[in-house]
Amino acid sequence: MSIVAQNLVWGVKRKTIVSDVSLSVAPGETLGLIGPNGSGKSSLLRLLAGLRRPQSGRVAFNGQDIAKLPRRALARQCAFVQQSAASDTNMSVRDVVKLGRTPHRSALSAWSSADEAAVRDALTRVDMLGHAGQPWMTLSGGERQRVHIAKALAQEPTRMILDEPTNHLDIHHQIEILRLVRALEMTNIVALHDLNLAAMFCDRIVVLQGGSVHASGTPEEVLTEDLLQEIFRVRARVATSPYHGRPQIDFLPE
Ligand SMILES: Nc1ncnc2c1ncn2[C@@H]1O[C@H](COP(=O)(O)OP(=O)(O)OP(=O)(O)O)[C@@H](O)[C@H]1O
Repeated sequence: MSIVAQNLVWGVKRKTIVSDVSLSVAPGETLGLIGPNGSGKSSLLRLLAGLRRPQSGRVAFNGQDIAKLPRRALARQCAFVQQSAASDTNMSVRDVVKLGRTPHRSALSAWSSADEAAVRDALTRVDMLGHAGQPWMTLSGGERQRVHIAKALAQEPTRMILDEPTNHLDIHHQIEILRLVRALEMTNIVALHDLNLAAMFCDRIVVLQGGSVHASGTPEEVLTEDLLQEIFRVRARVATSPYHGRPQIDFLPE
């Protein structure tokens, strides 16, 4: 269930957007990806999920180059939850989540009780079972986000790559979703803007700046006052939380 990226490069025209990025995520680990707006997080996540081919470098799942994996096999191994993904206007919540089962089913196979159980379980985990029959279009932003996470869970992958999954969520659901992601026996890469949540829920953190890895390590190693000043241009104080033992960041007024 490992994810290893070696020397990934991607860009458009003459602009390099992901510049020689290498990282590795051990089985069961949750890696946080942080960095300022435009630092290349979403672009990198798309390469890691196999949705985009790098210009050079490679991504391997358990040592296997994902460029050589058929799309269905890739989808069984890795679910991607993208920022504000859209779904077909006429679909119900249940139908959106059912799409997550596609990589497990052949064109002719009937909808099985295992498929039904996976969809129900996924909706329950994100607290959306009560909305199963509702048209997707009528959901609030946070509810849509949770349904897209349910779709990824219904896919029953061994890896999840999530691009700002807590965007739009109230604080209760932000914490619930990250707790859920962390508790899953999966290998996860999650882009986050909230540094305190990254500190609480990630085993390790990679900091991107200008498309390159600026730092990586445990939250304690990475989230230093100097780094916050240099990369995020904020003055902050970092202490160890007496409640969860992870770094706790206080941002200072100017
Ligand atoms: N297809 C594209 N064509 C041109 N420029 C692009 C393309 N995709 C991304 N970029 C540029 O690459 C840079 C990185 O974008 P990306 O979305 O990966 O950043 P990000 O770190 O996810 O940003 P944010 O935190 O704002 O979501 C940005 O400057 C963006 O404008």
